[in-house]
Amino acid sequence: MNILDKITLDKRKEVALRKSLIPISQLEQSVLFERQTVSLANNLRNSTSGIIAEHKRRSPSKSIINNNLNVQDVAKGYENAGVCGMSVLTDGKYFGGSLDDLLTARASCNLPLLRKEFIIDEYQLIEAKAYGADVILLIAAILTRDEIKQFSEFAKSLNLDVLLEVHNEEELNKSIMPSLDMLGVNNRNLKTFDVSLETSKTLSSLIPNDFVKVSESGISNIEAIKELQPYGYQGFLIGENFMKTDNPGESATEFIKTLEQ
Ligand SMILES: O=P(O)(O)OC[C@@H](O)[C@@H](O)c1c[nH]c2ccccc12
Repeated sequence: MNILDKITLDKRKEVALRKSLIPISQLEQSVLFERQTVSLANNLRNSTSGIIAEHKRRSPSKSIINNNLNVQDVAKGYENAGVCGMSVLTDGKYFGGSLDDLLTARASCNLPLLRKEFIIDEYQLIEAKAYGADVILLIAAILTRDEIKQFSEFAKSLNLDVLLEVHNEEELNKSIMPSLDMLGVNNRNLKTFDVSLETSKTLSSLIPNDFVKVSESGISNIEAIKELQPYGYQGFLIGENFMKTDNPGESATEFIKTLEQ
């Protein structure tokens, strides 16, 4: 079994448990359910840098990235840096994140927040909304076309933006549909952890122009962004490069300053 299969299997158990503990009706009572969401896709369209900065404590590929930060500081730092949005890992077992991290980020900044999660059930979209997300991630590698359609349409009904993540042509072909806002190409193969920016370059021409193109993972310098921009990418999802430093907000500030020079 590859790591993605393992994560998904655990996620199904976790979601079943959560569902039995907290009914949807209770989630819907969150004041955040009434909050006006902010569109990450719009922010990216109107930005020259297009940075989406991630909060990530650890990952199965890198183990610990940074355990000494608090979400408040990271969120405020990213906002001050002028990023277009923040991604918050909410998976606990493999990434050391939580829904509480999302809630704390929500309380600390006004950026559009992406719930970075392995979504396999509509219930998780209601959670995302209740904990202050503006955007959800759908990973094509773990979903059927019917599920992508069902989840993305449901997300839109909650006023959430949808970022659909692919890693190859087959995943891309099965996923294209009008209920998506952003198409993300993950440069990291989630089954093997191999990283290559070539993945973004190869797939770019196959993504219709009505979607905002986002390149994800393994972006560690300005050169990578300059390399990807000519391929039509307007969004760049960066985690480790900022999170491995003592002050991710400051790192993002420097990064964006240099990028926009
Ligand atoms: O830390 P990096 O290499 O900059 O990557 C960030 C982000 O792209 C990565 O965390 C990610 C992309 N897709 C995912 C799906 C699940 C978990 C994590 C991810």
